[in-house]
Amino acid sequence: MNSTRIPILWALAATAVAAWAGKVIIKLLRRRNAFSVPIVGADIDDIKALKGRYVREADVLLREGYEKFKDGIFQVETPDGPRVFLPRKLAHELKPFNRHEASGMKALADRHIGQYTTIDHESDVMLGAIKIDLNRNLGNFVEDVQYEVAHCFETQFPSCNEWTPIDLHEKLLRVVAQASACIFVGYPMCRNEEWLECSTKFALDVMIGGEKLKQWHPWLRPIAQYLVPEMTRIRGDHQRAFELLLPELEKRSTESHGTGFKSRNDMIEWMQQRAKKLGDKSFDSRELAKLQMLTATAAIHTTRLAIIHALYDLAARREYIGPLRREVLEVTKDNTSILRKQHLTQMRKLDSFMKESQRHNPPSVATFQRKAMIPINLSNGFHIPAGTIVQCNTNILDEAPAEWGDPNVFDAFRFHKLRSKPEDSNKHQFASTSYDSMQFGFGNDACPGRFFASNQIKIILAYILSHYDLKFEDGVVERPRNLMFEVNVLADPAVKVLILDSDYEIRMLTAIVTGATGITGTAIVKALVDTSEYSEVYTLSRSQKSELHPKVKHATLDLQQSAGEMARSLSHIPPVTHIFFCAYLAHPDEGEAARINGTMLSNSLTALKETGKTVDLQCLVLTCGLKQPPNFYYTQQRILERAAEDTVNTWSWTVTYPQDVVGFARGNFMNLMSSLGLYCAVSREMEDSRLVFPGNKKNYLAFNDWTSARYHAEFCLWAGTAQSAKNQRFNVVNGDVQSWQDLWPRLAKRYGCIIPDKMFPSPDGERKAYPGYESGIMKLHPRPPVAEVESQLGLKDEFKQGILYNQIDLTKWARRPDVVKAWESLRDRYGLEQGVWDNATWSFLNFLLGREYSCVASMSKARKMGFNKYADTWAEFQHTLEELEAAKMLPRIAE
Ligand code: HEM
Repeated sequence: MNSTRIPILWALAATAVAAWAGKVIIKLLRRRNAFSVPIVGADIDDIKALKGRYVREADVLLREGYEKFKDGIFQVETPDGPRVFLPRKLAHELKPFNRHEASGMKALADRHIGQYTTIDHESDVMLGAIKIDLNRNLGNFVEDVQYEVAHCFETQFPSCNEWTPIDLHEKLLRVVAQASACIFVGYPMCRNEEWLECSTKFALDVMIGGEKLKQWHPWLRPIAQYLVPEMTRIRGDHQRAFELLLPELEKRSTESHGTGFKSRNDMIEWMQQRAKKLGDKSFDSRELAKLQMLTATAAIHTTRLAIIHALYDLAARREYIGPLRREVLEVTKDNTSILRKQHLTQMRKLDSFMKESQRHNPPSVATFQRKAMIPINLSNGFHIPAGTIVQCNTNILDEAPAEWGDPNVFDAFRFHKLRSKPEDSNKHQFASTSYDSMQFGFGNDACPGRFFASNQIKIILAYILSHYDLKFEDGVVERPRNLMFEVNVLADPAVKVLILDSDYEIRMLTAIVTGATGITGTAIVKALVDTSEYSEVYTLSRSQKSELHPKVKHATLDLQQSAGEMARSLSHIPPVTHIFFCAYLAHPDEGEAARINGTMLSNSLTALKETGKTVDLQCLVLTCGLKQPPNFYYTQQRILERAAEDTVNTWSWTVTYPQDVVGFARGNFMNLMSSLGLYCAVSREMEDSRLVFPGNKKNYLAFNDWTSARYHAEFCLWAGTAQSAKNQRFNVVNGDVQSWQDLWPRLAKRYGCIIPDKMFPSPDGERKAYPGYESGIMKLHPRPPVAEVESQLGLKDEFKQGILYNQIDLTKWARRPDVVKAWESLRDRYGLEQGVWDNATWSFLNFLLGREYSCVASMSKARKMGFNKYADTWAEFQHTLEELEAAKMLPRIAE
């Protein structure tokens, strides 16, 4: 036998024996560590597979554990041995223990073998600097951070004139690192490339190095640490951090002895001062460098990840971009877009969005972990020996309180809504921790950097929202699934997000259209779909049209249900910027029509509001239906004889109407009745502040009775987007425009409201205000239609003013040949005097304007001429008003 073979064989044999012995020891160790609680996946014998599952899908395993054992304790096989998971409720029992009895930091250090990766370093200097100094100074840094963020985007991001893929992971690492460094080490260190690299790589070296070293048996780790490149780099990182920091510290030291010394008020200074205060003799420049590395490790990657998750959620639900962007612009509008500390608290929707994003994508599914430093006995008899790490199963969404609504859906403004109760206005914030919100941990050792993180994230997201549009690369249709590494939740880095420079314009309007299958609704949906400003249109109706445009999403909704029933059908619809209410029911009894329609409107507004659809509402457009009763009602009911009979004396059968008007209801007041009902209902909603419009300036209401579907739709679009709608608190665009078209030329003159050139002077004498649409404008009399009942309704002063926009220039219109012809035909056929119609319309207008009206004469004249119904209508009209006045219950009848 060759003599060299003998040692090889011996070596092989020795290795085999060592491997066997290792296995036995590991088994013994595992047995020693095993706990007398059930094991999740105990039915699977393959321990290796179980450990693999823990690494790749701890979330699924913990969910299984929850479903199987609910409030019980269970354990999971992990590559580090069995781990005990407590139900969330036991967090209450661990909460009172202080950090020397149950330590979160020690648990984290153990997990990343901190004795080697250097993170097993609990420092009162660092904790004090974060918990006390950083948090105390948070408000002072908003502008500095914002400035640094802007600098970073300007220098690190490409110009994106077209959709450009961005590596969010890489870019945001830089942004967060630089923005944090401006508080941790101040300027100019925060822009020092080497410092930034060192402070960001250190955390990765710790994590990756720790994992690699864990592959080695604990006994071999003291030696193996020199074989793992990241472990070598960790030592290098510390040295480099120290070298980079030294000149800065020396500069500061020199300055502090000179005249005109100015405090830097940053983490370096706070740590130095704390060390002095605590009399910490071991604190020197090396220790400071180490603590800076540790702080950066705790801060940067966690914050970056939260932003990436939020951006993934935003790219997956782009309908939220508009609302959030508008909020940013709204809070900063008086301040040339510069964020101040109060703005961060004012951005409640953004805060809510961040919290909801974090609820679905927490940093870890077990955020409350503690290493027992002393033996601890739990109330259920479970004994935690000293040295054991326990953690809570903190991400079971179903455990959310009932008032949070459906816990499994992504409801971006869930917390915004919850905060709308005055008593809860300071609760449910991104940085709040509670038993129901443990994403930042729980108790005394909950993340002390969360307030800082909240500010950083808001500033960065606000910057992105006001400068970019974003979306996923083609083919990614929904939010990408997160990746798991053990209990840590990671955003999939393979997914590309594309960004596009936004021109600061508020784009992407979204709309809900009720009654979308009706004539008006269909026309409006079509017009919205064709308008590039609108990105999504949600149609609500009892039935669905067969062909839908990709922009259109349908929800089956019966508007005659109660608000509560409707709310259930609305859950999947996001908040919208516009609501076009086009669902009306005709009824031969006008009072009934007013009540039904008022109730439908009121109930659906309540449902929309209570499900959060109105939190971003810019505009509510009420379109008062087409032909209302009685003839339209009968036509709809296919009682055509009755319809014919009812309309025999009206214009509809006799006059060729201009444009595509196909009929005309008997009395001009018919739609007015509905309008009034709706007006009252909405006024009440506004009065009760139940209908929330943002910014308090965009309350807007348009009534229109235009009887042509096409123009109706165009009008409504105009009403929703007109500049006037953006500036006015309350507009009335009324109303029976058809009758305006049918007015006599002299009415326009007599009314004296058309002074376009004076109102909107332009060099060529043409009106410029709203080309193509209305061309007359007048300020309403301070007594609008509901003047008579306004006190009973409790109408607020700001809603008493209004502007009446006319879609047509009456004078021009009256001169049109088709109108003149229509009038002549009517006059010849019925021998009508101009005065009858004139006075009738005049009285309507007078009423609208709240002026004294003297319609009696014209009523009697009308009656004399056989227009009895007309007078009845008037009586009914007054009667209904009285009812409205008395009832005040108008919108609630159906409930
Ligand atoms: C979105 C960003 C952040 C997330 C998600 C996050 C999350 C957490 C979590 C879950 C804990 C454990 C708490 C517990 O066990 O009760 C923690 C602890 C900690 N975090 Fe954060 N953190 C973030 C940002 C920061 C920042 C910016 C800093 C520093 C400025 C920081 C410093 C710390 C420290 C020092 C601890 C240990 C506290 C202790 O044991 O007393 N964190 N963090």
